[in-house]
Amino acid sequence: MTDKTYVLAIDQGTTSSRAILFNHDGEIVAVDQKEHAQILPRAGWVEHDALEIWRNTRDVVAGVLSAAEINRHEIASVGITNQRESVVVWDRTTGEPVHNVIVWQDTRTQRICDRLAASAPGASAEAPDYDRYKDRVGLGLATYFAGPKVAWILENVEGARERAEAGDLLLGTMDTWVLWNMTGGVDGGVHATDVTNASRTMLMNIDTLDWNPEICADMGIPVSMLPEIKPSSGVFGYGRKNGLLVDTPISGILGDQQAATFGQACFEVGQAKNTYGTGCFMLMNTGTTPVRSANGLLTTVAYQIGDAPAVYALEGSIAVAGSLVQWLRDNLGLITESKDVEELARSVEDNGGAYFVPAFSGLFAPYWRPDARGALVGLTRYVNKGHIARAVEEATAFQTREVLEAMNRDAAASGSPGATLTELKVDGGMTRDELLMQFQADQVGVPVVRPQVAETTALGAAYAAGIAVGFWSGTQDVVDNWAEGKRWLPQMDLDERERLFRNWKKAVTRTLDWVDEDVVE
Ligand SMILES: Nc1ncnc2c1ncn2[C@@H]1O[C@H](COP(=O)(O)OP(=O)(O)O)[C@@H](O)[C@H]1O
Ligand SMILES: O=P(O)(O)OC[C@H](O)CO
Repeated sequence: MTDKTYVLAIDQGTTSSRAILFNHDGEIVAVDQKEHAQILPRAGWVEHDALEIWRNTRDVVAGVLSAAEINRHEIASVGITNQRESVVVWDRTTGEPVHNVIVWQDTRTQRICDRLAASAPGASAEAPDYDRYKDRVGLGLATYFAGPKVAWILENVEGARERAEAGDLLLGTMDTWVLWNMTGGVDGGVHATDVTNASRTMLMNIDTLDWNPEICADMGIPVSMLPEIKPSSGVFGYGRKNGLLVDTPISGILGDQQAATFGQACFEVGQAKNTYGTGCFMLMNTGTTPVRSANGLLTTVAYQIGDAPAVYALEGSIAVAGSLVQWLRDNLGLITESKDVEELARSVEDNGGAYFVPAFSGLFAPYWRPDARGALVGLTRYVNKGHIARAVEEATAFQTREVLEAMNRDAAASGSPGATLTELKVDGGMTRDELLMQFQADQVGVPVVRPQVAETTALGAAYAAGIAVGFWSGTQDVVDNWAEGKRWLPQMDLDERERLFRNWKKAVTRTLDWVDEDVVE
């Protein structure tokens, strides 16, 4: 135990950066948040300005300290959590990015993935092997992951490959970018990442937790660009001179979905959470051995505390969830705020036969179909905007059910003790939508449980950082502080539940094989 009062979490998310101050009971004391621009240069491309993200991070740290009227002396440590897979490449001597951040949703690397799949041993363009690295890294080749995004930058930004080979460039996921800047940037910034973020690059061996030089070579990525891989909970570095957090330890880093898993206290094998944010991500703790999925899920690192063995998870990643609500708001103008979707959906009894498959970036888990594109099907003259709002909400619940069923199948096959989920812990912005949560319980057929502190992502990063410096004694504190907020029980008639799900599956088939050849470059 230290004499400090708070732990600070920085949550560098897809749409905004937040700083949240927690007390010893894991309660929120103050929050500051700032959105950054979504740069969409062409269909399928999504970028962020890394310098804007760093500016916003500094601003929200200043904002939260000012809101709480405290200074760094009261902060035991800082945890960082982040949108995963999004990656930036920058010059180590100037700190200038050579290109915007390429965001996890961006699909420009499809051709690079196709090329790597076609050149796998024994494969060809006609018989590509998208799983060529799966045994080593736990992931199939997909535009989602960071490695191919770095390959794209090195292949497309003039002079980048030469500068990378000369050792002048560094790469990092957003945790690494924030950490490097917070710890001094060009003046000795720490270039490191944690095992959870590294497990999303396709470049880290999932068993040894080391970078894999052969895969780096296949993608043309010099190993000199890579950050050091460290445990999630442990000291990474200290706040830079002249910064507001000078000398404050930065002692926790977790990718945001892993942080939510930690904050939801999923420390036992078989425990799982589902986070409903921009996308939707379900992670199930599978213990200290990685479990390979036969059902379209990812094998990923859940967390590693100090020198203890890493704990793994199976993950079902859904690319579009809350962002479909935003699309309804921003692209169709059917609502003015995200929260209005619930009222609009409640204006009708049911979906009126409409199903919305939001395959905006292709379909992620459990399908992994880059050739899919979004579809709104089942339309008749009867369908109105209320039905469309319902179809938007139901899309997230149906996708979650598909992922959960895949997870149960994988867990059962692995002989894991928690083979079938008996309840689903949920969090994230979209869980404020009670209609969705009820429909979710109806679809998965088990209780859906939301904790009192819904900011589990930031909380998880705070816990990882606090445990490393003795502010909390260990994961039991996380378990003790976790408290149930609200529970939804399945109510729907079984036949109706299955009828809806069958229609959803049919709707999914209508989105496949849409893109013959993705337009890139
Ligand atoms: N009351 C609500 N009903 C439905 N969706 C909501 C509601 N509030 C927020 N959302 C959606 O949740 C997402 C924001 O959740 P959040 O957890 O902050 O996401 P992220 O961390 O991905 O930025 C947005 O996409 C938004 O559209
Ligand atoms: O920023 P979020 O909450 O949408 O999370 C993004 C995920 O980490 C992408 O894998």
